[in-house]
Amino acid sequence: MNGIVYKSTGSWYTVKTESGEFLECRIKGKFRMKGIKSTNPIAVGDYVEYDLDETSDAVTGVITTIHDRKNYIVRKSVNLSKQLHIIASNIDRLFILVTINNPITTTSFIDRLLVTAEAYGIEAIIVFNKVDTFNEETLDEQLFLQHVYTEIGYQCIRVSASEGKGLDKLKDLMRDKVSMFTGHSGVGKSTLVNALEPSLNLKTKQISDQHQQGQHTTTFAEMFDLSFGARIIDTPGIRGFGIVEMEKQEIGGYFPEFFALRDKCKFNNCLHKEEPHCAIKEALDNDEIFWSRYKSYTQILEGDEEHYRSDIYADGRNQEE
Ligand SMILES: Nc1nc2c(ncn2[C@@H]2O[C@H](COP(=O)(O)OP(=O)(O)OP(=O)(O)O)[C@@H](O)[C@H]2O)c(=O)[nH]1
Ligand SMILES: [Zn+2]
Repeated sequence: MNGIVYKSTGSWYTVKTESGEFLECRIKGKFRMKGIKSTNPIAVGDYVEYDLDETSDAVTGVITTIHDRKNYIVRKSVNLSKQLHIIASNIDRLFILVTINNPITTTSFIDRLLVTAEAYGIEAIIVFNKVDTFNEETLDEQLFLQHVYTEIGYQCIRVSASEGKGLDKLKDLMRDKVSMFTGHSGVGKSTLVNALEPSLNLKTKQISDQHQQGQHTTTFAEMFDLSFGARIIDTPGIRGFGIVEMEKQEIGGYFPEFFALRDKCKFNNCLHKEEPHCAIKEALDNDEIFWSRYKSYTQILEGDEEHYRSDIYADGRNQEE
């Protein structure tokens, strides 16, 4: 029998069955995923096969097979074994919430998330929130950013979570898909999800400041069905979108507008830095590539690891398992 994993709490997995019921399952024996050294064999979002567990009094199941993942996001395990922890899998869309001020979302932050999404193979969509607060200046800035990212090929939408504006468009983009939301603290993720589904009340805020100090808190990703035919994966306590290890050579491939020009560079291993006859630098000089994007590219290339991690994880370090 087939099902989808909605929640994982260590040794138990909540599986939604084909008949729409939730079944608590365990796994049998040792699962080994080809090519992945991970601390957890099964993650939220996984498509699995299960049997009913006849040996138990309660109605439970045993997961026997996991189907190939379309993608998955990971974070490093805190023990130094270099193992990865899979946060979630089979994600269709990442919605990146952006505010112009209050808080400021930098292009560098947006670009890092976009690159991460590209590396994971997840479609990213930019959601400009708090449009109700704009004045002339912030509106200009928002429209410029929208222009930048639309040119590159990313879908952009404008919403006001608190006033309920733009939600129909967002729902259309989420329908029949598995979505995740990300963005800085305070951009309005909880407000937006609550506006989409008032009854849901996600626990995105469950960790209070006092618990962040030195306490070992474990939180788990969870998938939710929304009433308009969408699914969302919430990752309380995991502030951000996981990490991805990238070789210098592949980073340019995650900037779609660079990728489109890659064959025009003189050297096929061009890093678009000091090399002669570089199509990306020429495009930059001709204003065909945005400077902010090139700047983000060089930051990622130079491996600003600390900055990268603290950016992506924000204040979530103590919340990792
Ligand atoms: N004016 C305005 N305020 C908003 C809007 N969306 C959210 N806010 C406000 O912004 C603040 C932060 O919103 P949250 O939903 O808590 O933000 P969050 O992204 O979930 O923050 P974290 O839980 O810290 O990650 C709250 O005071 C909201 O009321 C909006 O569209 N317009
Ligand atoms: Zn080049």
